Amino acid sequence: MSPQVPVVKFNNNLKFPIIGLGTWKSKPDEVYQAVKDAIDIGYRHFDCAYFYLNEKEVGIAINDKIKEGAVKREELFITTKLWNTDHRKELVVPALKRSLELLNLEYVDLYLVHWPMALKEGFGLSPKDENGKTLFGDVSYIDTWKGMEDCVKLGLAKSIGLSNFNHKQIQKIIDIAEIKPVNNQFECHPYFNQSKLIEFCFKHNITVTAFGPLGLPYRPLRPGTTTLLEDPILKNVSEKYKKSPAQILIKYQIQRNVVVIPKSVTKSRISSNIDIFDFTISPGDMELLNSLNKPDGRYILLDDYKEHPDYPFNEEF
Ligand SMILES: NC(=O)C1=CN([C@@H]2O[C@H](COP(=O)(O)OP(=O)(O)OC[C@H]3O[C@@H](n4cnc5c(N)ncnc54)[C@H](OP(=O)(O)O)[C@@H]3O)[C@@H](O)[C@H]2O)C=CC1
Ligand SMILES: O=C1CO[C@H](CO)[C@@H](O)[C@@H]1O
Repeated sequence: MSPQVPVVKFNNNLKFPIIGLGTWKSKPDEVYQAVKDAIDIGYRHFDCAYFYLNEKEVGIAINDKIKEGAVKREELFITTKLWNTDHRKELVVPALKRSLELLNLEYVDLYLVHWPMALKEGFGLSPKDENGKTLFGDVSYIDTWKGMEDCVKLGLAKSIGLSNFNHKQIQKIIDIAEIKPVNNQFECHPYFNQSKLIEFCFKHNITVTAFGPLGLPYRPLRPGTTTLLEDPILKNVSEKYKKSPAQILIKYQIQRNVVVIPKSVTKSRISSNIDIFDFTISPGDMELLNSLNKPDGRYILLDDYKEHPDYPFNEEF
């Protein structure tokens, strides 16, 4: 039976299922089956991006399931993201239309600015000079936000938000927004628990989505470290609740009222990752998980962008 997934409410009253399926690194042939399996299992929220180069296959899977009568469009919550080379205000609506065409949908539920940093337009997704240096753009994210607002006005996005913005950048958007951001998506797991940024977002009525909630286990390991999934303290908590380490990490976010988007293309994991509504982590064990936080716990650092004037990670949060 499909689990009943709780929802988080946006400041515009849209309901956001608290768990969704991530799709970064899901190969096009794998993601088609993964999305169909996820819908059968009970997922209603899918996290996509133009940058992931698999929106087309996600869209085919969604539309096949709708045609089959397994689910209705209005029961689904689809997020996608504006890539950094499309930050100029005039490019935002066309970029969303391109994603919608790939997804074969009339609207998305949430459209996010993927990063605050613009890249030079017209030279592919990762523009570089002849020495391999990333080519930055000079569009301010304030201008980009005006294009995002146009997406809502045209009915192409039900809501709009941010990703990888620090608190000062969020504040700048809040200060000029006609349509306020409803969400900020950023890296978040017990090794980098982001408590200050979460507190800031909640104070401003902005929901939070945790990416990399399993600690991005595919990343190259730093010498002398293990993956978060293999952390001995997490393993103890997992044994105590008779739930897998991944299930503990997902429930940890949900208990903080943080939306969580674990990625998997493995049916058994897609299923177990949402089988988390039959237990509660005690306040003491939530604290224990919080205590795993490390100053260098962030893994998605985007080294190539460090000299960009809008690089978000020079601020504490
Ligand atoms: N806004 C942004 O800038 C970013 C957004 N994201 C979004 O967040 C999503 C999630 O983050 P992501 O980087 O994928 O990392 P995750 O922390 O979700 O880890 C995904 C990895 O964990 C494996 N996995 C899944 N379930 C389990 C399990 N139960 N036990 C053990 N291993 C498991 C997956 O393998 P397998 O698939 O083989 O099962 C995959 O290799 C992305 O897919 C994307 O949608 C991610 C990065 C940046
Ligand atoms: O979602 C994402 C996946 O990873 C990329 C890094 O290579 C990021 O740019 C992006 O945020």
